[in-house]
Amino acid sequence: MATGAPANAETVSGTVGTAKSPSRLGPLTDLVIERIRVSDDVAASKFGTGSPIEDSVREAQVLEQVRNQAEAAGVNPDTAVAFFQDQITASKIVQKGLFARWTAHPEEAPTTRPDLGPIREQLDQLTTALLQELKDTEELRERPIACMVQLALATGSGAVRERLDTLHREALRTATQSVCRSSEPTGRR
Ligand SMILES: C=C(O[C@@H]1C=C(C(=O)O)C=C[C@H]1O)C(=O)O
Repeated sequence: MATGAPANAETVSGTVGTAKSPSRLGPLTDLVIERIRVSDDVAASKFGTGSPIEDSVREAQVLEQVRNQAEAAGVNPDTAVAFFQDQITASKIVQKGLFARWTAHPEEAPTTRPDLGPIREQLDQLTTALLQELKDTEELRERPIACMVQLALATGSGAVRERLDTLHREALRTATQSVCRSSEPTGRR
C-alpha cells in the first residue's frame, strides 16, 4: 500500500494514481525520460568529434555498477541489468537519430559541445535513482495487467508533458519495454 494514500485509493486493477502523478509508475518513467533527455547532451558531446556513439567499455562499467548497486538495494540484479540494457539501447537510438538529423540539417546541430565526463556523472546519479524506483515499484511490476495500465498512463502523460518527438517516444518505448516483465513474460517480444 502506498504511504500517505487513503486505503480506498487502491483499486483491484491499481489504476488510481496520486494527485501529483496520474500513475504509480510516474516517478520511474519520469527518470527514464530524464535519462533519454541526457542522451541529447551525450550526442552533442560526441557529434563531429569522431567519438563513436557506442562505447562498449563504458557500457560494461554501467552494467557492473547496476549489478552491484542492485544487490545492495535489494533489487533482482538480472531484472535490473535487463532494464538498464534497455536504457542503453534507448540512449543509442536517440544518439543515432540526432546524428542523422544533424548531418542532414547542419543548421540544427548544436553549436556548443558539452563535456562527456560530467554528463556521465549525471547518468551515474540517475542509475542510483532508477534502481530505487525499481525497488519501490517491485510489487506493482509483478502484477502484469495493473503494471501495463500504469505504464501506459505514465508513458503517455510523460510524453505529452515533456513534448517528446517521434524519436524520443521511440526511445521511451524501448526503455520501458521490460518494466512489467519482471516475473511473467507476455510471450511477446
Ligand atoms: C551514453 C553514452 O553512449 C552509449 C550509451 C551508454 C549508456 O546509455 O549508458 C553507454 C555507452 C555508450 O555505448 C556514453 O557514451 O556515455
